[in-house]
Amino acid sequence: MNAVQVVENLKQRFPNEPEYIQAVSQVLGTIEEEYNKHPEFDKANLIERLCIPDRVIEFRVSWVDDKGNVRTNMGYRVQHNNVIGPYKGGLRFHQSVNLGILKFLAFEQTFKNSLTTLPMGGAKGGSDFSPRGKSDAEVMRFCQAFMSELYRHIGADVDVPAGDIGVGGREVAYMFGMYKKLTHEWSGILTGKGIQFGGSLIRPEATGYGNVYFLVNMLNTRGIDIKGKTVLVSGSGNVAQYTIEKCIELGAKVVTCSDSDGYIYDPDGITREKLDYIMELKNIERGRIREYAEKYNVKYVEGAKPWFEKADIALPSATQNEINEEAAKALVANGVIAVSEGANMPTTPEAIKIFQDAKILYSPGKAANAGGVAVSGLEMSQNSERLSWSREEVDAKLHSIMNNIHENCVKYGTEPDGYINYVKGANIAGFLKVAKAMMAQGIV
Ligand SMILES: NC(=O)C1=CN([C@@H]2O[C@H](COP(=O)(O)OP(=O)(O)OC[C@H]3O[C@@H](n4cnc5c(N)ncnc54)[C@H](O)[C@@H]3O)[C@@H](O)[C@H]2O)C=CC1
Ligand SMILES: O=C(O)CCC(=O)C(=O)O
Repeated sequence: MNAVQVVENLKQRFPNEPEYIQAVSQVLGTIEEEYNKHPEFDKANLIERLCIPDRVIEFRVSWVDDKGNVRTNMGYRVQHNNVIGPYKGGLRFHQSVNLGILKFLAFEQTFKNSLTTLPMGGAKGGSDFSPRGKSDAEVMRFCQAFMSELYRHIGADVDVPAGDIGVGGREVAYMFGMYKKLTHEWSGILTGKGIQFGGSLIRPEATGYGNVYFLVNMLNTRGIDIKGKTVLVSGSGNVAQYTIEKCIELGAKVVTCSDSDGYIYDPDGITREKLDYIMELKNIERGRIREYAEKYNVKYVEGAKPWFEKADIALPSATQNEINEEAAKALVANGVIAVSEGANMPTTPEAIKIFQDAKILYSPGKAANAGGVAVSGLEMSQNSERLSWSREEVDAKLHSIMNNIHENCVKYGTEPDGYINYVKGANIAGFLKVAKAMMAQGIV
């Protein structure tokens, strides 16, 4: 396999999907050497079969807004690869959603899910519908309309969606209700469900907590304690909130968080009480982060990202490509020691190179944020056995999965000078399991 050639070929076949090409290119660049140790892979053209999704489902979603206008959005499900288990991955509702973005997310999900050690394939879906500014009734009607098409393509042993940007407990519940109505059966076809109807304890917390567990593992490799460290977080949604919660619990000081309008900088750190306010503001009032700055009289920077503030650790938890080369240079110049990705692909390739050249601890999302989908996998297990596990039980399993992913990154990513290349480690470990399963299952 020649990674550059494969990527060039994909670029020509899918010219308008830059994020997909970026994600593929990042993985192929790091697995090329390992892949070429297995001539049987090339003979089976494994790489093209692994990069191109098994199936893409695209549909129109029609719904009625509160004023009686009939609206349309696009709906998608990218079923990327199911060799190691049913398709699994979130749904994103955001105006920026397009096929290329979902293809990148589904591709990444395949490797991430493989790393969790649980039997889950990779998928992603969503819509260019944005819940922002919509009433609960509009969100409900949209979710019902979306599910009225998606339900034919999913199933507890087929494809199990969950949340992502713009899809939280409210949206999952509306979609679940509609699935039940359409099929006349209760089935664990979504994860991130409410605790009263088959959801798992710790699923809301899992991505943020998991990222901090992974970060602590990385810091341990250099004998550094998270306690007392200053942390930059971006985003203020699900992942950001529970990242902040775990950082506070472990004695770190989080000084920023953000939304798509701007960021706040709180030099005293976000306390438990202030985090409760953020949760209320974002999850219930559905307000803007600017209101935090007004309430606590701290700095708010409109239209900017937090990466130019001084800190020890950065935990991007908003969206893709939110740390560019300039931001990475500023982070390194300000003495950052670790960057761990809560979001999917938040760091551009140029920025990754800057972190790696500076030899700072840097972990890609497919390793660091795998805790969310891992606990989704545990939710599926609990649904199958008709049981619910305690908070402590799920948290202990999450912790152990994150430790295991870290160990695998060290195993496959340690370079001759001792530097751990977590990108390489995660990609090779995730890839090998999927590749071996594909080889075993023949050309299908
Ligand atoms: N929810 C989960 O379990 C998992 C989420 N992720 C990733 O974590 C990231 C955040 O997801 P969630 O917290 O679930 O979503 P969310 O919808 O709860 O929060 C998203 C946050 O990012 C901000 N944001 C979104 N688009 C932005 C943009 N273009 N510029 C600046 N800020 C923007 C929003 O204002 C919000 O604060 C995404 O990259 C998602 O793919 C990864 C693994 C699991
Ligand atoms: O919990 C899940 O199935 C999906 C999580 C997700 O979308 C992700 O890991 O990016």
